[in-house]
Amino acid sequence: MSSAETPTPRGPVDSSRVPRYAGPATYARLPRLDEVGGKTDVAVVGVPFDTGVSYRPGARFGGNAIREASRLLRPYNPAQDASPFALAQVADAGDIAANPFNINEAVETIEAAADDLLGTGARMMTLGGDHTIALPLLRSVAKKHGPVALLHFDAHLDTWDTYFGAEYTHGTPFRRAVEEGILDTEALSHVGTRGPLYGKQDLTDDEKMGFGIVTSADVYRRGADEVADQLRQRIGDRPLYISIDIDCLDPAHAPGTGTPEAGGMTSRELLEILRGLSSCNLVSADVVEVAPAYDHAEITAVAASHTAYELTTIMSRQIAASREGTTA
Ligand SMILES: N=C(N)NCCCC(=O)O
Ligand SMILES: [Zn+2]
Ligand SMILES: [Zn+2]
Repeated sequence: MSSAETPTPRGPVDSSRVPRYAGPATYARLPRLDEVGGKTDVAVVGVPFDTGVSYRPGARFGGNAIREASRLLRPYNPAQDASPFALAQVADAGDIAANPFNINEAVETIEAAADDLLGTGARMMTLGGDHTIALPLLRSVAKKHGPVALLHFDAHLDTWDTYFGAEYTHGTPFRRAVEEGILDTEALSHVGTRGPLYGKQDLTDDEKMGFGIVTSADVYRRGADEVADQLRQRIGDRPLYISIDIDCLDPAHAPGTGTPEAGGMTSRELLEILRGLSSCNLVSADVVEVAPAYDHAEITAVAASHTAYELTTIMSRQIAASREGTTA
């Protein structure tokens, strides 16, 4: 579609007319999907599901906490020199209703809902929920794009096998994804990894699956720019999925999460790495594991809302560039 035929995206509620704190929260005060005719370039969608957690529960409330904390986001992103909600239509698609008492059924429901959204041509910016939800999201993305590159920000590997016999949990999505052949094993990276493991074998298994690791300490020592350069080279122009467990951040920057680990990245480091990936072909992304019951002063939810903002900006830039036939 040429730019002349592209309708002007409907943006957020104008905060010079309606105070930011008024009205029900959508992500960044964007229109709901039904307010833009059921079709959007980027769909922000909540998945209030946390039956897959191994420690503190509560991430089922993460999506709405992120929406509340996103009221203060403004329309121009200077760090990426872009107005994400003007370059492309971004809308809040509401929540996927998943069965909290049956993980297998929930995983199927999430995959089917993602199929529907991606089938409309939208990219997904998903707000979790616990990390279990990354598996059905990746399945759906891979149906559309084939095996995708994965950039996984997390304190944890999430490539463990089972918990209490359960295959679908927040500690296992990426092992399942590798087993299912839905990831491009030439381009898999964890970023922000740290903390105690069950044994050294965890790392051996993870490496065999094809993952490279940039630890939290590596980010501190080498700096965000160098890390982003390295990741960009590994990813190239492959279709990319970014999954961000908010516990990649230090508990000082993200206390509101279920399995906190000391010694994490700062929110500045995370945002800077993402900005360094603005030219990547980001097909969809998630931000998961925000558990507001353990949060204070919306520290975690604000960090997550800004994280989703950078991800949305990358997608909007891509969409606008491909519409114009240029590169982002
Ligand atoms: N995905 C998150 N947040 N945590 C996974 C931790 C699993 C474990 O403690 O074995
Ligand atoms: Zn984690
Ligand atoms: Zn995780």
